[in-house]
Amino acid sequence: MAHIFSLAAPAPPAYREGKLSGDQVKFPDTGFFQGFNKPSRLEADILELETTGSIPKDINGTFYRVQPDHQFPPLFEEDIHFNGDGSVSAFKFENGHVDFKQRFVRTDRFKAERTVRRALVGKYRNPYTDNEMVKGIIRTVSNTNIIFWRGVLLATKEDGPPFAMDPTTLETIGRYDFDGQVLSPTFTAHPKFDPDTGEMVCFGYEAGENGFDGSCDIVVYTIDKDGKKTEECWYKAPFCGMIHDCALTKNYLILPLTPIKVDVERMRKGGNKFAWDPNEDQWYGIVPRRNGKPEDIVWLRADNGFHGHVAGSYEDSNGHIVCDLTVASDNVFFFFPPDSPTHTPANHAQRNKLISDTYRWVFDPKTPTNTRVTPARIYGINGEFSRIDDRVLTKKYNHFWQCNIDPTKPYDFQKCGPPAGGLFNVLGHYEWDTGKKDTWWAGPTCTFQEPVFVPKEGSTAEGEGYLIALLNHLDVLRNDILIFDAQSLSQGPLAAVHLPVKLRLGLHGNFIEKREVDEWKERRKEGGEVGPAEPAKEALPWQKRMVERGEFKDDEVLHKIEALRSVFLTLYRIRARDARATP
Ligand SMILES: C=Cc1ccc(O)c(OC)c1
Ligand SMILES: [Fe+2]
Repeated sequence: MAHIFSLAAPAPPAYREGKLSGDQVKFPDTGFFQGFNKPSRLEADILELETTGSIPKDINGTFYRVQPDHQFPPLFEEDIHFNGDGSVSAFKFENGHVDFKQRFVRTDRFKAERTVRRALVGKYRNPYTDNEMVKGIIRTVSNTNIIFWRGVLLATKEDGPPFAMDPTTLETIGRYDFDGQVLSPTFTAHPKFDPDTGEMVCFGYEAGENGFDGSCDIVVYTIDKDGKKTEECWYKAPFCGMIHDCALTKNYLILPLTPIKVDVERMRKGGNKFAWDPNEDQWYGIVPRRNGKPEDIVWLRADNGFHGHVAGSYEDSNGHIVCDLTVASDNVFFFFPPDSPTHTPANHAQRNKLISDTYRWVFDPKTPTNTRVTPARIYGINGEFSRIDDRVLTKKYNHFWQCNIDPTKPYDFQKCGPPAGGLFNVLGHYEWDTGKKDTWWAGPTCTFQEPVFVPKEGSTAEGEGYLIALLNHLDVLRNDILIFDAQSLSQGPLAAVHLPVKLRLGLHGNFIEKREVDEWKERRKEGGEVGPAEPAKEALPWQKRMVERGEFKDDEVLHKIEALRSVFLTLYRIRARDARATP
């Protein structure tokens, strides 16, 4: 008997020659869109999540995190997870109760695509693969980090500007340019916050012209605690490679440049944004935090490796920079293989051989540029997504936490398939001073997402508090949140929060105290001390230049799509103004 869903005629393929075709709404039948990686697209509110054990009553605040989740089937069948629309989850902890909220970030791209109910933007950071209709649009999906800055959430991705959201409602306020002060085409997903000064130090790479021209320009900004930009300096990188995270000390910002490279020619041909270069060094750019000049950047280099995330960083008593981060032994981004047919871990077995240890580098900032360096210490663990007690950022610290891979533990491949997002089956707590390894294994059907550290109310001691992490149930396609005593993970979770649904594999998150959200709400109210956060009022300089050069060749199409007009409104205004100015 035919299956109940059998059609009168066989369904045509949703993708032809790798491109979306026809009118079915169907995601690709590839690893990035199957099993635990299946798109969710859920926007929801759940009051009073189910729990096991008692949630510590002194956790009062919200755990925000962001995940990529394609709103529509991608234009290209081979699309990757990192190209999915940013979807922000908020877990509000209050007096032992937990509420859930999840919303997409309404980026310009999201709004444009929603208007036409299909994907218009093409491959990851490759505008040459876009539908003509969205030429000149800000393409970012804001899917990598969600940070709290002066009363707003900023959803960030390193290929574009941040988008601001309301921390309570998760409504998108709009593109955020720090009241017109930050106009670079790109902005890091990992700004750093100085706990002593309240400053935000941030940067953009591939920041020249339009943010997709393979430029070696890096811009570094400091925004002070009152929201005023106090530093801006432009530097040059030795090549256009990825600078994903950064490390902050009292006097320096360190920029790890990973040997995964942009090639605009490859992009023009419709190829990948990045290619791994197994013959290139890993580099560290060191810049001063105050009064930096373009020539001040010092580049240090070491043997090839793939940078993960930074744990802590500080200056020691010799004025040397201690910089701790994970560095993997091979190309973590298997979806960006080398141009030449050299080795890149292609299948799961090969990828599981990849080791990502935690490295301690000690840099003398007075070293001549281009000097080769070697690590000072290697911890002897395999993991990623390191976190610290953020109150000790820029200071000598002891504790860090991360997701770990323990391949000696059993994994139920039969029930779970390949471990989506990597086999992070262990959560670890480590101490530099003692070399301690305090770990907890999640079992054969579970993996972790990035944890956050929550300081214990009333305690200022480093590392005294809780560790909160999302648990993936790869067998039953559901998530929990586990809450640990941050300094004794091995005793197991204190409590668990259960979601009735599956989240997606997210990137980063942060815990914000209720007190802080409430204080800023007061300041940001209409007529308050600071007033409501304002979205960007003008197009970015690169967009204005495109209009000036008359590069919107398919202008007519844009005019036909009513709602798309609102996305391009600013650009139209500029064009109209320019037209009036031309005699
Ligand atoms: C984990 C790193 C990373 C780097 C670049 C990205 O665009 C990204 O998107 C989610 C993630
Ligand atoms: Fe990151």
